[in-house]
Amino acid sequence: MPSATLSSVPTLVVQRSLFESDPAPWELDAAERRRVASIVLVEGLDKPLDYLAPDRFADKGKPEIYLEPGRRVRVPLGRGNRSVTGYCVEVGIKEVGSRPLKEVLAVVDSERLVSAPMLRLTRWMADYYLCNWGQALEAVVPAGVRARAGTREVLLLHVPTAVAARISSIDVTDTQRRILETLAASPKPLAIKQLAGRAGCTVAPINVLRKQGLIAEHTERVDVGDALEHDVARELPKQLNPDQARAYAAIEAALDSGKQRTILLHGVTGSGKTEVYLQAVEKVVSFGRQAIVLVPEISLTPQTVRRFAARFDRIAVLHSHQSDVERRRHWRRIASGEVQVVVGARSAVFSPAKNLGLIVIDEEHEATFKQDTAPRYHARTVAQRRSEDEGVPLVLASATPSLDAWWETQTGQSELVEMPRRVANRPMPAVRTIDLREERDRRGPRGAISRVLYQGMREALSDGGQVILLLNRRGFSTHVQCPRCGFALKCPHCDVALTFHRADHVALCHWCDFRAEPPSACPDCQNPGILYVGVGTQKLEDEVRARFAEHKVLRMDADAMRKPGSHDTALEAFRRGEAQILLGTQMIAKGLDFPNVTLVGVVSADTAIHWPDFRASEKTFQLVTQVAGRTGRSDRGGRVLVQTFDPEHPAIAAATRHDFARFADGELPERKALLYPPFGSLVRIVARGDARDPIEAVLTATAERLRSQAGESDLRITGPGPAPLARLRGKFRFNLLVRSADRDRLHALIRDAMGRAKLPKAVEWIADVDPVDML
Ligand SMILES: Nc1ncnc2c1ncn2[C@@H]1O[C@H](COP(=O)(O)OP(=O)(O)OP(=O)(O)O)[C@@H](O)[C@H]1O
Ligand SMILES: [Zn+2]
Repeated sequence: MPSATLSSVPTLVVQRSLFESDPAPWELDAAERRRVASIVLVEGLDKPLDYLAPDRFADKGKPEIYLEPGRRVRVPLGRGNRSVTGYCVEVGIKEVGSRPLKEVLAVVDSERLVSAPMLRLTRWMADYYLCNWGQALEAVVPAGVRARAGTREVLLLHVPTAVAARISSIDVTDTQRRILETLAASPKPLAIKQLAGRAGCTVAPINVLRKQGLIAEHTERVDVGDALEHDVARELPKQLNPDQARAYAAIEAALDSGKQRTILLHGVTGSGKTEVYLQAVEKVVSFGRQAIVLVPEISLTPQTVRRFAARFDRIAVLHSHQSDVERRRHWRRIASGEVQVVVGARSAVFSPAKNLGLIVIDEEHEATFKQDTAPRYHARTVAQRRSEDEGVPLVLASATPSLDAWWETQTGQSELVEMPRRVANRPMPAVRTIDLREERDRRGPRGAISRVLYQGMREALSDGGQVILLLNRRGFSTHVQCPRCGFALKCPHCDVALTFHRADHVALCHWCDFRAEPPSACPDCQNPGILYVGVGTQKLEDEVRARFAEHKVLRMDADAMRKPGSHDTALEAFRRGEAQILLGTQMIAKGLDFPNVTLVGVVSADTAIHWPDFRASEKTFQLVTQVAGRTGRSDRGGRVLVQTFDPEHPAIAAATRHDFARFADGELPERKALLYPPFGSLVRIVARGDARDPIEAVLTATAERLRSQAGESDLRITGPGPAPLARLRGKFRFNLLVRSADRDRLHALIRDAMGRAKLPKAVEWIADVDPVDML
């Protein structure tokens, strides 16, 4: 009887009401009706705690200390009454028993930070993502807003009324009298420096007056003002082509319906998806409502922002490379209702738009929409929930939709709109694979660029075109290895090979940043011929520079793009034709629209294919299709050359035909057989610690508990076993994969099993719901 077992477990109640338990009879006797605030602590307990809300916090006339849901408070906790911060989630008159409640100490925020819809959303997130409500609340309000970045406390002075009435008769120096007269004449309180300036004196005599009590003072928080200007030329909406018009009509119908609907805009690369949703946003704005547009962090370059700024008067931008001050400024403008469109990365899904009309997620398949620290939310899932809660449409756009979003269109949960053609009837670029197995057998001098690719580059460049080369591996070599004894240089803290970076002359761990001096001979057998094997972007750059000496080359990867703004600088230089060859990691593969690129070369299509990740094929398909889509975007045409050891691989074969449906049709049955998403929900539990045995033991016990609780349900459990990245930053890692077609039940079972486990001190663990990172 699985359901009986389930409901008997108190922690499994998914929708908890805040005041769920009726008071016990003996408490009712002494019951009294009092104002009670429910407080969710930022750290620790998940359950809201009740505190008495003193009357001084109930006065709407004192907005700075008015206690309402969505503001933070300080409350005493535990025996020692340690003062801790929490979020007020409800205030109401409530029967309190004889058990004395503690009082709220202070109201931290002078305004509401979390709106009622956001309180509901965070409560849902805590249930769905198996995290604490406090963690979810903290994710919704940017740190800069919580810390009031960009504001400062200023000391303001005024003359008390009693003093002002008799300034001429007070016994002070002439300077002091002038100070008092100046201050009394000012309609607003003044800061010390302002007053000194106006009275033409130093601060010393002012301070004397303060001491004497002839000048009164108080502090206030003020904004450090700076204006955000997007000085760009206005752009008019484009005339939509028939495919675009159809797509727009579908979104318009959803907007007009006034109901929640999810639309997947699946359009091939270069089909003009952006124009469609820009016009939909224009419509929303024309009703006086707000839109949120989420884009992957990587494409949040000034270029994207300018595109929005050219179409809308008042936009706000939110992403992780902003300072706290900037983020807070944008956030407050959104909250004030002044902003029409919010453009932002993942966390912009929490924008405090009051009158939301539409949410758009561009490149919805991108992994950056998943947060990899608690709460481990996916912006698409959260956006779906928010759009349901607020009754607004959600538009997902991609040339390579996630199978998750795709499957929802196949099961009728969302609507599919296809844009199968490029704008201006441009053909899709022809893609040809280059079989590296044949190349390897035939090749003379070794290098990363095959003869065919080299020829292709030559032709494109001599015709005045530009070339994009993709290699999704940064660094110089991928490992440092001794050909004689097989020794490979590994990170002492992680289970991975070190990557040689020539510019800094270090062997670097890409996971923990461990750095070592690269050895000149094998540390094991002293062979001086140690090799730097495998090609990273740096080695590729060397090869390209050597073989195309007369052309300018730009490299874009995490190492080359460390400085803020370097991304945009590089792309603009390439756009202006200052370089002919752009090479880099996946950051050059997506969203770029350069008409002059007539050749895309994929140096290795296989970098992700053998990853221990059930999405390895999907990621490979997406990457190759997306980068292939960067060419043929003008009348100059374009083609794609893909180097691979496995040209028949279904992901690569489908990508060479720009054929998403074919890829999905091949991949979905495999997912179904193994109950992986989108057919099953997946939770990955990762445990880590200094020793293997206790980690494994905890996961084994958890797996057993899950099995016994699951009864006859379809729960499937893989593991526990070492995680693919079995050691990271010195810690051993094990994981357990649990999946089921019944999501709510899966989450409830895991919440329960983890809640009951006795975790040894030396073991830490997390539950990753709908994981994207499987390493
Ligand atoms: N109706 C139109 N008429 C003329 N040009 C258009 C039209 N719609 C879009 N374009 C142009 O076509 C190009 C491609 O559009 P856009 O970048 O929106 O495509 P996309 O579908 O988002 O592509 P990708 O998925 O590859 O990023 C852009 O330069 C855009 O300005
Ligand atoms: Zn490491």
